[in-house]
Amino acid sequence: MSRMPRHALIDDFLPGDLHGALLAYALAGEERFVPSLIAGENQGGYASDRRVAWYHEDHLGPLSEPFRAAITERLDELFPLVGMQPFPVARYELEMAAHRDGSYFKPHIDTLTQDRRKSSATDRVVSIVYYLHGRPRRFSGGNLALYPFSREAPVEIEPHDNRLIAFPAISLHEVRPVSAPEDFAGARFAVNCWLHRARD
Ligand SMILES: O=C(O)CCC(=O)C(=O)O
Ligand SMILES: [Fe+2]
Repeated sequence: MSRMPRHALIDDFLPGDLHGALLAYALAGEERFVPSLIAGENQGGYASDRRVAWYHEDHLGPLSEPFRAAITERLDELFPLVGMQPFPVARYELEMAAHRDGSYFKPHIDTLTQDRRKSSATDRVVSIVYYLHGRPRRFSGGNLALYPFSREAPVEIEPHDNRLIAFPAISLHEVRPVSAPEDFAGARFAVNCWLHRARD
């Protein structure tokens, strides 16, 4: 039996218009991207030993609704692929992230734990990442490594434009270091979407 966490990998996930609108939104927002924090660590300061990345301070802005709708439409397909019993999604937590030259995110899980869990009424259960970048791709590295529940090598997923990956939020994963040109437009962009489940 495979010890790999179940995951979904869907290429060409969004239609061209929504994909284009998301990329344009990311590119136009260069000034709005702020360094990511790992809450609850280092007294809420920058945890650059664990993560270097940026996220858009307005998240997905006006594109939240269409993106959420595109995910909702495919939930019946996504739940079995990640090995989960379907549940009513209590919250779609959305983030637009940019990984630039020198960015990475060391192995971690997305599940809210300890104080972060206490301060949230719902749990992050499924992690979804949707990749986008200008073509041709100008960064290298930045694979998502998804670790098995054993000491075997992780699966490496390339962050191809318009590709979606989904996996249980509890599974260990990592963003490999990114090499990218200096200009923002060459960055590795991704929409993070966490499906939350209400607690009993
Ligand atoms: O960009 C990715 O491939 C994953 C990002 C990630 O793991 C996170 O933001 O928690
Ligand atoms: Fe993550």
